[in-house]
Amino acid sequence: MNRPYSARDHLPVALYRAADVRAMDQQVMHNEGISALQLMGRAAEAAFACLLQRWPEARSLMVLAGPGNNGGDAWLLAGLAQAHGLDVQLYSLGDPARASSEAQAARQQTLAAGVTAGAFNGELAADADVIVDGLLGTGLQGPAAADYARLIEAVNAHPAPVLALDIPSGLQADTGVAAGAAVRADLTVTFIGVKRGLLTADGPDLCGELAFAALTPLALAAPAAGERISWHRLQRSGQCLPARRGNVHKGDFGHVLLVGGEQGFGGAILLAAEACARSGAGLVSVATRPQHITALLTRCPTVMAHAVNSGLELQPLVMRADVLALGPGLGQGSWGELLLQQALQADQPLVLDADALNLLASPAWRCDFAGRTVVLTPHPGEAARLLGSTIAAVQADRFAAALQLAQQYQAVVVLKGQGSIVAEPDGRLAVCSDGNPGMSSAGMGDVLTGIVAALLAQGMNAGAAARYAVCLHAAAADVWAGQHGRRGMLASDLAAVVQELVN
Ligand SMILES: NC(=O)C1=CN([C@@H]2O[C@H](COP(=O)(O)OP(=O)(O)OC[C@H]3O[C@@H](n4cnc5c(N)ncnc54)[C@H](O)[C@@H]3O)[C@@H](O)[C@H]2O)[C@H](O)CC1
Ligand SMILES: [K+]
Repeated sequence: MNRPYSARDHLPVALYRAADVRAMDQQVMHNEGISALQLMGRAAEAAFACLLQRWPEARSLMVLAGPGNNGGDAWLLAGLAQAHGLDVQLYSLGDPARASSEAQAARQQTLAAGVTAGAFNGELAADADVIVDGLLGTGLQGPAAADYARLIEAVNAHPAPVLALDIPSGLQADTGVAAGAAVRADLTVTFIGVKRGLLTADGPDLCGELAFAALTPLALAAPAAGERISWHRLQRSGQCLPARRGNVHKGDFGHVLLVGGEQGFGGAILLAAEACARSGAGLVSVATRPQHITALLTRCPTVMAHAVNSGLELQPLVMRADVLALGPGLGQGSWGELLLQQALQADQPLVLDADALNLLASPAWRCDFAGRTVVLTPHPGEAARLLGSTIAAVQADRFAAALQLAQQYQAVVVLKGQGSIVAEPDGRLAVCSDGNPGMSSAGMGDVLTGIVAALLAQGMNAGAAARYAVCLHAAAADVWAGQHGRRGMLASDLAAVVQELVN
């Protein structure tokens, strides 16, 4: 089953930092012998075309122009719209005298074309079919200043839909964080290169639909700061599970041992076991507390369930497994510690999640996994504990946090959350553009753990297994949300969809 495109599958794969896009701006101007004003004109034309395509009935625009080149784009778009017969109201903010020469030229050119500009006095005119946000782009430094924040709040309170030029104003391009007020756009048209922050943290919510305009036919050589991954892209690029041949044996698809399910947390290990089996692992064993065995076997009869009470009892099970996965409902008590200790002493590929990560975070467990195939799957809270930091610091730069963890533990790290990030010790970064807020419900992480383990058991390396699992998990959630809605989506809904997608 090939799930149809997700909303961002039309976007390029390469993701950039704002500074690299600015360098590419210069490269385009040099390669094509054009001025910044001309390049801004291309941006304005591209954005205006997207506006007319998305809102063909639009007759009146409210254009907000900041003092920089983002504002320059807005001024030129205002001129285009007026020439196209639309009514245009333009509010400019910031000191034009401090604007770049090209932004000033854009402003002069548009004023000369008869567009009138007003200053924002706290109220926005009520009648506008679309608002164009050209206040702040890649030049944003820190939270939007107070006068910008007031205007941004007024935009967000206005009934008209919003088209953001390049970046929703107030959103930090490299991290996807809105440190202060930020425009909530319905459509964002980003230019030259996709800024990586648009796909993670606050980016997806604030961008709305995301369109990309290259503004140049030339290939641009700039160091990418990450790659966009998605289920559809993995399928198209052949990074998927090999088709199942006839003469195979269940042992060919690996034996996973899942460990967890402390007293009262049986559901977590059950979710992981079902997802693992549904993702194609050949054999799934579960080591858990005795009281969960019945429920486990009822839900997943093919799973081999073992009651274990000590690391010693776990050892023979570890010996028989190809891949170990610990964490779902493991608890942080002595039972969990003994089992984690046993797993750390082994050398099979290993997935650590939830309480296994919380235990690993304490100084007594300090270790790294150099030379071993290991995938850690923290949410921001677990990542903060592992880094000895705070959730706010992790979320302030998710890329840096994921990369720091990957290098600290010499393991592949999946930093979960909106726009999950897969980081590898060699610096490779990927951001998943699938998924939806319905995934922020209990047990979703347990399902991901089971999927990662199953893919390792089927022969994928840690990076490929992590990228594939993240996209498969998110795509299953998108399929479910498309059929049943996001609210009330349960982790247990996903296993069956996962199985459909992997076939
Ligand atoms: N470079 C090019 O040829 C092209 C650029 N494009 C557009 O230009 C912007 C980047 O323009 P830049 O002038 O560098 O920055 P901004 O317009 O984003 O804003 C700078 C402007 O804003 C002020 N400012 C910065 N931080 C804050 C803040 N926290 N609060 C208030 N004001 C702030 C700063 O002082 C400057 O005056 C890019 O995004 C594109 O939209 C073209 O699209 C392509 C060619
Ligand atoms: K903007």
